Amino acid sequence: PLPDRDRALGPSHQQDQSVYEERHLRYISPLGKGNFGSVELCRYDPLGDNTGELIAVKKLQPNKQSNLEDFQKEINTIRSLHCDYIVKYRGVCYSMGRLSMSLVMEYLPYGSLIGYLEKNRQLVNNRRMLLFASQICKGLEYLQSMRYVHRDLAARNILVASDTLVKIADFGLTKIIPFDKEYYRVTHPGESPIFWYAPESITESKFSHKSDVWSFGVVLHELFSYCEHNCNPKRLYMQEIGNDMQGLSISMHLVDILKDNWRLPAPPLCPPRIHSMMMACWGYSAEERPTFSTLGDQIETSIQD
Ligand SMILES: N#CCCn1cc(-c2nc(Nc3ccc(C4CCNCC4)cc3)nc3c2CCN3)cn1
Repeated sequence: PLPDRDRALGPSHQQDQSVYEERHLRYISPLGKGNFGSVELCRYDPLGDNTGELIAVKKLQPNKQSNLEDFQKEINTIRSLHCDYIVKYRGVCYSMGRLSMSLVMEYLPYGSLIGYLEKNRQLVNNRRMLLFASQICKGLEYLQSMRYVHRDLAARNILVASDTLVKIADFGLTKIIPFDKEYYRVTHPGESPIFWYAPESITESKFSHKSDVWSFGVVLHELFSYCEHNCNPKRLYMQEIGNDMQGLSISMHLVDILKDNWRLPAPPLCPPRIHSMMMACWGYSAEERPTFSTLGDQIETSIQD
């Protein structure tokens, strides 16, 4: 536990806090579910006078098959990331006795992009959408520079810090590309978000920066669909695949229609340039897809116009 002199530190030191004592954590409300755990809003209130900071605390789901090792990898990943467009690590909280630990992160008051767009649809015009897209793209460019592949890019994992700032979150599935390879092969696909996956991720469990580019294209589709429920990717794909699930699994049907060059339809009122960017991200073979820096430039150009 922190020595007494550290307890009354000013706000600046609080930011550098890296070990949070469970006894000063005040649970407030649930925020959501991520990979391997649930996230709660807490106030860290060592002075006990409700002046402490609000934080987002991700607890390891003890009953889930996920283990402490995966959680520790997620913590190490987010701790190593320093980027304005990636949710910030604050520290860890060890729960004595229960041998478990929690990940403490900055609290983003507006929640996930899905809820935000549904609630603030009239507030968000194309320019604002393009600003969010360019921020996500910059966050992904940074991740790529650190040789990380996110593997779970989706609007549900993009959080809104303010009306003009979004951040990438949930690094539970993130992997580091080995230095001598271009991709990461997953052994345990687990519960895969296949409707955000590139074809090679579905058929060969191969993940690379280019598979993150494919998923970024699906996030663009969600953005410009305002995350409307009746045009979410899973619903649109399932409509196309049809409900005749004869034999072949859903993922094989999905890969078949992608091979036949079927793609998610342009969202209503989506600017043609953005639709062509999505289509580029959805090149069947990985090398056809653009890089995040090319996408970033194209988005910047669209914002200037
Ligand atoms: N990503 C991912 C999947 C896991 N996950 C992460 C968070 C998370 N949420 C927030 N903030 C947050 C969340 C929801 C609301 C409301 C929305 C309306 N309804 C009531 C709740 C408000 C603010 N801040 C965070 C995090 C992680 C780091 N900082 C939530 N789920």
